[in-house]
Amino acid sequence: MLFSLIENLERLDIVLASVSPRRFELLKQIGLEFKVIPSDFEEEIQHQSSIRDLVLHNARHKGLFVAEQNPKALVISADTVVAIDGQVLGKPENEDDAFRMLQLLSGKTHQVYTGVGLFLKEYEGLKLDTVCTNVTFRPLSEEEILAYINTGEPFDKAGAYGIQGQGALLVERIEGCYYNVVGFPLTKFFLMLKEFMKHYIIG
Ligand SMILES: Cc1cn([C@H]2C[C@H](O)[C@@H](COP(=O)(O)OP(=O)(O)OP(=O)(O)O)O2)c(=O)[nH]c1=O
Repeated sequence: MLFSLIENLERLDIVLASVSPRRFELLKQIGLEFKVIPSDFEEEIQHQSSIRDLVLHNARHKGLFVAEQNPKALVISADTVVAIDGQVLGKPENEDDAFRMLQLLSGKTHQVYTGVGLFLKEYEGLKLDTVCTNVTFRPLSEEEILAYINTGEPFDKAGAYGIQGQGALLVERIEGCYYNVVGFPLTKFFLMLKEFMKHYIIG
């Protein structure tokens, strides 16, 4: 397992501060042992100074909330949004909102941003970073958009689609990390964790 190469990691309890089933599955896929403690932080969707700052802000506060209560644990957080022409798309509120989002994305390239946070409160440890992937949708007919909404997939997902599900059929190409689109950029996370753990000698 690649995590065995990271010194001291086995000494820490690892906590995922997220209710996202995708993040849970992705961290399982790479062999990490962790538990889930949801964060009560209400994420924002309004712009900070940039979209990167927005996902960093949300990842920071989601993680801090859980880190405060679990100071000895390594806490992991993330936040994903979709952006098109400078407009941020979070999760759709209802069917009309999902329709509006999918129409905006149809036939165009958009960006998926994820902010990732690592926290070790006991040592005042904090690391944050972002990843961006370009995703291009093929042109979609109204009929296709409605049929896709009927699958129920859009409702808990930023931008109203899931590339890992039937939403795969909407996508023409992607440029960058696939796992970032699903909600957790695995390679970036591994590199961040390696760097983060260099600073701590856990007794
Ligand atoms: C674009 C896209 C997003 N998503 C999902 C990933 C995230 O779960 C969700 C974005 O919402 P987030 O607010 O990032 O995460 P969440 O509310 O699901 O979980 P938590 O706040 O507890 O961490 O959209 C997909 O599953 N597939 C996709 O293709």
